Amino acid sequence: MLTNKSLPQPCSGASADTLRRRASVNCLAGGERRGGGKLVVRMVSRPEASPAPADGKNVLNGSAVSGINKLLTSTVGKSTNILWHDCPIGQPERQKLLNQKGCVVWITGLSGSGKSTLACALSRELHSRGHLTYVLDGDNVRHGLNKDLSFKAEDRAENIRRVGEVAKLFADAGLICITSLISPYRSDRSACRELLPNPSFIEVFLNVPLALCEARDPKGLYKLARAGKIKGFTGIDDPYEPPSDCEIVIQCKVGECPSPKSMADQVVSYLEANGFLQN
Ligand SMILES: Nc1ncnc2c1ncn2[C@@H]1O[C@H](COP(=O)(O)OS(=O)(=O)O)[C@@H](OP(=O)(O)O)[C@H]1O
Ligand SMILES: Nc1ncnc2c1ncn2[C@@H]1O[C@H](COP(=O)(O)OP(=O)(O)O)[C@@H](O)[C@H]1O
Repeated sequence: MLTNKSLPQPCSGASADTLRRRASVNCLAGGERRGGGKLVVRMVSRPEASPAPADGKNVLNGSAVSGINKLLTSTVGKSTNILWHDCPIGQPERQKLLNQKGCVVWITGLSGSGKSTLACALSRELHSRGHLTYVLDGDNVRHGLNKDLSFKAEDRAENIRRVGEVAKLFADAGLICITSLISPYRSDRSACRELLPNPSFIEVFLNVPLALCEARDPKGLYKLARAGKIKGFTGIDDPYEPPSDCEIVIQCKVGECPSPKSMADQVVSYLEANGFLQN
């Protein structure tokens, strides 16, 4: 939901309204920007911009410049001179249409822990209740958007960063976006959490012992990893860092695993209790 908190924060005296109309920037303080971007105030002639005040000057940031509009452009990563453009139909309007609140349900766990199973069961359950969802599955995303990435740590980080950004867009679209990735590193998951306003990032840990995942081994990958035929396999010779403070833990033990439907129900109850299934 677009709240005052999630609105671009004025950073050098410009009113929130001016920023909303002309340029949205994510200023934290004193020109510092989220994502390490740099804010640049660029002066450009822009006759089509909002009409000048009665005195014929355009005013922004408390200064007056005759015949010139000041636009706030940014440098974000390698993108220079970029300007955020807002549309009149935003997240609140889309959420109203869908009667739900956009959010990201981030499922993490070992390979074979049941992430895809839960993602699909949850999507089915929410769909049957009239809610719009979209599943971003690690395996699937690696077939397209992320096919250039391997399983070394920096590529996993990039995999998760991209999925986090896409999930953020789906949440902004008003959807309940369900992600299903191993996402083994705490820092990568928390970077994705930071992309969304609190409490719209809901981390679900499928806490399934390695022994059970390995016994399931539906793709035969653990067997290959144990035989040394796959290097850097999570849980075998690559780390998995369990969440220390997530919203939902689904506990599975050998012989005591909740059914896919009851795992999904646990998440649905959370979404319901926290107001995501209405607007
Ligand atoms: N080295 C290694 N380690 C872990 N997993 C591997 C590896 N190589 C291939 N696979 C298969 O890729 C699936 C995991 O992809 P993810 O994008 O979810 O991984 S990650 O979040 O980037 O760590 C994972 O799918 P799931 O079993 O659904 O988790 C595996 O099928
Ligand atoms: N709650 C569950 N109870 C029993 N079996 C499950 C459960 N969840 C998943 N499975 C089974 O475990 C295997 C791995 O599930 P999957 O969803 O593919 O895991 P992941 O996406 O984490 O690799 C599949 O064979 C699936 O049918």
